[in-house]
Amino acid sequence: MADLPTPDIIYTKVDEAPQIASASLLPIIRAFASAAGVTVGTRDISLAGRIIAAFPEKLTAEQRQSDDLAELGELVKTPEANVIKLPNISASVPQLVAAVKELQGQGYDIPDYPEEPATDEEKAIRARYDAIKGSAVNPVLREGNSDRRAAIAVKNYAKANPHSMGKWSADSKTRVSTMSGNDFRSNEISATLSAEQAGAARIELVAGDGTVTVLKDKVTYPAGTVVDATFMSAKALDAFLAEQIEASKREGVLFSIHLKATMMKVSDPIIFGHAVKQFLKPVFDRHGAALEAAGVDPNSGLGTLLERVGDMPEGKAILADIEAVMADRPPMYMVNSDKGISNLHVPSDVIIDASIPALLRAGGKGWGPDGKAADTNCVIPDSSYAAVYEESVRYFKETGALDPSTAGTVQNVGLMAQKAEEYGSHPTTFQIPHDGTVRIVLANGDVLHQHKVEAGDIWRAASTRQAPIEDWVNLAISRQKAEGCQAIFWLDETRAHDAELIKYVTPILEAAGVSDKFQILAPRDATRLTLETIRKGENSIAITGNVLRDYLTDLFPILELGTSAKMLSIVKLMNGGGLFETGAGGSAPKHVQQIMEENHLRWDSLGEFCALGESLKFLAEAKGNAKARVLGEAVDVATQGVLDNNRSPLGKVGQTDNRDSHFYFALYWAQALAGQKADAELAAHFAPIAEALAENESAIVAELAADQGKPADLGGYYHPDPAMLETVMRPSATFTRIIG
Ligand SMILES: NC(=O)C1=CN([C@@H]2O[C@H](COP(=O)(O)OP(=O)(O)OC[C@H]3O[C@@H](n4cnc5c(N)ncnc54)[C@H](OP(=O)(O)O)[C@@H]3O)[C@@H](O)[C@H]2O)C=CC1
Ligand SMILES: O=C(O)CCC(=O)C(=O)O
Ligand SMILES: [Mg+2]
Repeated sequence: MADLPTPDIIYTKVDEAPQIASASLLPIIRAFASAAGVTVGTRDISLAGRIIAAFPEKLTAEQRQSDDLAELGELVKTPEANVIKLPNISASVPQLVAAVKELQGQGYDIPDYPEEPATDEEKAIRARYDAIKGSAVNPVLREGNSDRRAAIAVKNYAKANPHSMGKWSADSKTRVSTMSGNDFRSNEISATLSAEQAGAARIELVAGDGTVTVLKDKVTYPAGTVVDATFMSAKALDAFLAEQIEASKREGVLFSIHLKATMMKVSDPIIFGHAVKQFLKPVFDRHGAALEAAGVDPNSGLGTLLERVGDMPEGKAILADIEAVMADRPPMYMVNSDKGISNLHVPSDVIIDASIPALLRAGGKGWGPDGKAADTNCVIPDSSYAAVYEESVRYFKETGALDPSTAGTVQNVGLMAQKAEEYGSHPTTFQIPHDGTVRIVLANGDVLHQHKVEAGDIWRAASTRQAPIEDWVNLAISRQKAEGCQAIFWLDETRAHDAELIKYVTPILEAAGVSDKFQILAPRDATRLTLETIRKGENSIAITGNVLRDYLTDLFPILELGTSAKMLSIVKLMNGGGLFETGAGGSAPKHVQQIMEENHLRWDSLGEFCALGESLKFLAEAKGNAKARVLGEAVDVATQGVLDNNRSPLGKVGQTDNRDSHFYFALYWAQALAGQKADAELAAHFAPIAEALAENESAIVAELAADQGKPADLGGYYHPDPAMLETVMRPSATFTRIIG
C-alpha cells in the first residue's frame, strides 16, 4: 500500500452502521468518481482493524494489516490530505473485550485484554490496547479546527418537515445536578507559557515525606501554550453521588449519569466506576474484597460485574444482595428497558453529547425500567459545562419546547486542532495513588501549577497551543463575515482556562476591527441568549472550545433537525488539507441490531452525501480538477433531491431504508451530471446511466426490498465478512450491473 500513489480521496473504513452503509454507498461513489479520473481509496480505522494492526507478530501474512491510522495521522499534516471521515467506535473496555473475542473466534491469534497486567509481557500488551481504547482516532486526524453547521437545504427541509418534539411542562421534575465544589471546574488553574518557560516539562507527585514519583516526563509545551491543571476530589465525588441517589429517590425521578467515557477515556470511566460503587454501596461494603479478587472492575460497568458474579462461588448471595439494593434505590434511566440494560451497565452506552439532547427533545423525559418515560435527575458530576444543560432545562420549562418549523439555526466553530483542551488530556491524567502534592515542573525549573491531592483523586493537565487558538479565532471571524449573524465566544471569564483564552481572543478581534461583531459570554448566559435567538427564527454562531464543540453540535442539531447525522462537518486542516466528517453523530449501534434482526438499515447517509460534495469541491480547488467540481456540484443537487423527494431512510421494515436512499442518490446524481452543461464528456457518460436507473426504478426497489423482514448475517459485528456484507447491502443485481 505504501508505495502506491495516495488516492485523491480517502474514504475511511469504520464500524457499525456507517460501515454497513458504506458497503452500498462506496461502490457508487467509486464508479461515479472514476468517470472524472478521481480515485477513491479506503483506509481502515475501525476498532477491529486497529486491533489487528497492533499485533502483526501474532498473525498470518493474510491476516496482517498495516497501521492505517498512523498513515492517515501523517497525511492530515500535508496539503494533499482529502479525507472523508465516518464515525468510528471509541471503545470502552467492554467493547474492546468483545471485539477481541470476536476476532479470536475468527481465527486471529491475538491476546486477551489484560485487565490487571502483572508481568512485563502483559503490561506491554495492555499498553498496545490502551492506545486503541477510547477516542483514539479523532484526535489523531483532527489537525484543524471544526466548522459544523446544517447546509441551507437541510435546515429548510427540517423547517418544512419538522420532527416531533416531546412536550415540556412547567412542573417537570427533570433537573440537572452537578458538583458545587472540589471538581475539575473549581480546582482549575491555568497559565500561558512564555518563551523562557517553554520546552519539556515534568509532572510529579511529591509525598508527605518528600519522596518524588514522576507521573509523566517530557511533556512538550511550546511557547504560547495555555496549560491547565485541575483535579476532582474522589471524596467529594462520592458524597455528591450519594446525595443525588438519595435525592432522586425522594423526588420520585429516574437516576441518570451522563459522561463522555469515550473521549475522556481516562477520567470518565473512573467517575463512572464511582457511580457504580455508590449505587451498589451496600454490596461493595459487604463483598468488595471478593469482587476485587474475582477481577471485577466497577469502571467497566454493571454488565461485566453481573457476568463475573455469575461465575463466583458466592455468586448467588451477591446477586441476591444486588437485587435487594436495587429495589431500595431510585429507578434507573435505561438504555434498553426491554433487555434490562441500565445507564450503569456499560460506560459507553450513555454518552453525554447525544444522551442529554435526546432527553431534551423528548420534553425532559428518560426511559425507566418499566419501559415508561419519566422525569429524570441528570447527574453531570463536573460543573465545567453542566450549566449549558441546566439552563436549557430551565428555559424549556419556562417557555415550552422549541418549534423546529420556525427555529433559527446554531452553527459551531470549535477549537479542536492538535488535541486541544480536555479532549487531549489522557496522557496527563492520573488517578492519584497516594496523598501528596502534584506539580508541573517546567523545562526552566519553574513550578507552573501545584495541587494538594488525596489518594483516588483524578488529576489532569490539559494544554492548548497558540497556533490552533489563533486559527480558531480567525475561522470564527471568517464564518461570522460569511453569515453576518450573531456570534458568541462561549467563554467564562471567571474560569481559569477561559480567562487565558480570552487574552488571545480580544486582541485578534481588535486587530481585525471586528470586536463589535462578537460577544463573549459564559456558557450559561450564552445558552439562554442562543435559545432566545433561535426561538425568534434568527441564527447564531457558537464559537467554543473542544468539549462544547462536541456537546453543542449534537444539542442544537438534535433540537433543530431531530438528529446530528445531517450536519456538515468540515475540518480545515492547518497545513492546507481537508478532513470532511460525516455529520456530528456517532455510529448508531442500535441500527446494527435492527439490520441483523430484520434486514432493515435505518442509517441516514445524508452526512456522507454532504461530506462527499465538500470533498469533491475541495479536490477541484486543490488539484485544479474541473471535473471534480462538476461531480461535487451534482452531489449537492442529488442530496437536495433525496430530501425533496422524501427518500431518506425511515425506521421500519417496508419503509425506505439506507439502500433505497443510496439508489435514489445515485439516480439524482446521474441525472444532475447528465443534465449539466459545464462538462459535455461527463454529461454524455452519465446520460445512459441516468436513463437506465430511471427505467429500472421499480425493479431495483423490489430487488432491494426482497429480503427485508428476515434476519441478515453479516459474519461479524466488529469485523464483518466483506463478501457477506456485500451480499446483504447490494441485493439488487440490476442496480449493481448499471453502476458497473
Ligand atoms: N465522530 C465520531 O467518530 C463519533 C463516534 N461516536 C461513537 O459512536 C458510538 C455511538 O455513540 P452514541 O453516543 O450512541 O451516538 P449515535 O449518534 O451513534 O447514536 C444516537 C442515536 O442517534 C441516531 N443517529 C445517529 N446517527 C444517525 C444516522 N446517520 N442516521 C439515523 N439516525 C442516526 C440514532 O437514533 P435512532 O436509534 O432513534 O435511530 C442513534 O441511536 C460510540 O461507539 C461512539 O464512540 C460518537 C460520536 C462521534
Ligand atoms: O471521538 C469520539 O469519541 C466522539 C467524537 C464526537 O462525539 C464528536 O466529535 O462530536
Ligand atoms: Mg459528538
